[in-house]
Amino acid sequence: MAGFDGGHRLRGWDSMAIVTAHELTRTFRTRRGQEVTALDRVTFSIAEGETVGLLGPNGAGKTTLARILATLLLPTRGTAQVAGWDVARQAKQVRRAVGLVLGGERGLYRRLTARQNLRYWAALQGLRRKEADRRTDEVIERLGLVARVDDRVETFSRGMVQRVHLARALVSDPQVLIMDEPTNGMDPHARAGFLRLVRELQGSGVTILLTTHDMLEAQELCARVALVDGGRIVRAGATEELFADLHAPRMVTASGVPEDLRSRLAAFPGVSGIDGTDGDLTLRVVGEEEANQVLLALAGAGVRQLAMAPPNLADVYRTIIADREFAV
Ligand SMILES: Nc1ncnc2c1ncn2[C@@H]1O[C@H](COP(=O)(O)OP(=O)(O)OP(=O)(O)O)[C@@H](O)[C@H]1O
Repeated sequence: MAGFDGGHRLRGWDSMAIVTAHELTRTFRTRRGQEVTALDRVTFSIAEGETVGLLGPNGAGKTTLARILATLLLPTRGTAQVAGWDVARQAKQVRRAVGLVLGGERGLYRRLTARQNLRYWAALQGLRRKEADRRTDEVIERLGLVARVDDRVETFSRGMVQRVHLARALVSDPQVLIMDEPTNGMDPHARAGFLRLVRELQGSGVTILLTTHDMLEAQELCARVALVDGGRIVRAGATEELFADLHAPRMVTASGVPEDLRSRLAAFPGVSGIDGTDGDLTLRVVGEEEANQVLLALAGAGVRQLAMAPPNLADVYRTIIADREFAV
């Protein structure tokens, strides 16, 4: 199993890990000469084929970590490897293994067409002309860019720009995709389309590290998340584990519940609250199995209008990351 710990020791190391970081630290010196620790002894590993979400407030260190893994930035201390290559000493090999997807305008030439951007990138990645053309055509097709591929990127909507970003990352057929807020600023349709593409990629076995502020997106795509704050991983694990550890409830809603069943349900394991009147109930239930038992009891009593909402990663986030809305 790949694993994270609170920050210092390497835990759960195994040969299946495709991304590893050990005590990874990055400091910056500001113009005023102050030292800022953007990443502070971060240790983790990601197993091949996994999608891991990196969550945390502004300035937590997510982009710094993404940039180090993509070799755009050197660590100050500590080490990281991608596909067995060291990000500091074997940057060239790491670059071949990694595709970086940024949000917004960063990293694309707006005056060039999508195809020109992709070919240029393929050449930078060291692909031969024929191979570059073949891969470019392949990703254009795969990402639904055919109709606009010879238009300049500056004429594209945000959603299209993000597709070009993804296409660019995929041209070299990377083992690991690092996505830094890839859906930032996209409208709901563009976002849904983009996430569909990411899910297809997951099906093809690529490993993904995703930074995002969108908890629904993280919940939808990532079986495992790491919460970062002040340059440290403050909590990490499978989302289901976090829900269980933090007693995050599932919400079961039901209509037409007989009164006697309501009082019986109140005593069910995991049931932490029941709201509603006249048989229209909302039950908070902690634990997947416990919620299933509640559903079974309701269905067994002939209740047909039933629904269950999973726990919410946003609640987990708010529990772990302190509110600093008014912090200066
Ligand atoms: N080039 C730099 N020079 C000085 N400080 C920097 C530099 N890059 C990042 N930092 C600082 O490092 C810290 C971490 O920044 P980083 O961009 O990694 O955070 P983030 O989690 O990606 O934030 P956001 O969610 O806003 O993108 C911040 O305090 C930031 O100001």
